[in-house]
Amino acid sequence: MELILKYFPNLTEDQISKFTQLETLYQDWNLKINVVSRKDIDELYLRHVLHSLAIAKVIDFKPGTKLLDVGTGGGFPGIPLAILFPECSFHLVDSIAKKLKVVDEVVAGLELTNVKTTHARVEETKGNYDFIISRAVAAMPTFVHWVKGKITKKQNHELKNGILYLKGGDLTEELQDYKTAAIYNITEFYSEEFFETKKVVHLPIKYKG
Ligand SMILES: C[S@@+](CC[C@H](N)C(=O)[O-])C[C@H]1O[C@@H](n2cnc3c(N)ncnc32)[C@H](O)[C@@H]1O
Repeated sequence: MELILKYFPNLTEDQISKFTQLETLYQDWNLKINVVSRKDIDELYLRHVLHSLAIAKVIDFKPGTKLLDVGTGGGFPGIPLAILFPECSFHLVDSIAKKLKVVDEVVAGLELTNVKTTHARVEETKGNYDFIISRAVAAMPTFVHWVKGKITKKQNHELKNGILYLKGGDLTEELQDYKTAAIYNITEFYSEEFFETKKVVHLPIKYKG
């Protein structure tokens, strides 16, 4: 929890309580349904919570913002961001039911009223969102194909609605068709070695490609 407060020092008591409870909830559920690897559960705050929250260092979502987390798995990046932005709404989608079972239990345990989940392939869902968030689901061209019809055309002020994707490694080739993509090294925000190769890609809706 200290790790989260190091980078997000202005959390409310309620947010601190939810981030604290998160660890116990995941540890308990992970014993029953393995959604997070053993190593990752031991470093939940670093590898999952803080990593997910890097998106918040790129965009400070305004109240009322609608977000879709594609391929949320055990709830990342959606759950940590839903705690940080209680006035935004989050739709978490995954094609594997047992992972969403854990997410549903965590959402209920934390009383996160701003989160809903759907068990489906994202291509089969309908809806419009200001931002699509994701980590480790598909290469960018496939991902864009899946979600571009779901991003609301109305620009959210200066925030540049679009995709916010947590990615690692060299993205030059993968992003060559997306000239408007902004790539942020997470080491700009956090000093932990774990983030050395990790990035947030912001692809606004008005991209070419
Ligand atoms: C490597 S896991 C990442 C999970 C989570 N985002 C994280 O970073 O911890 C990829 C997830 O994407 C889901 N997924 C892959 N393709 C999908 C699709 N077309 N629609 C919905 N979920 C999908 C898988 O079921 C899996 O849970």
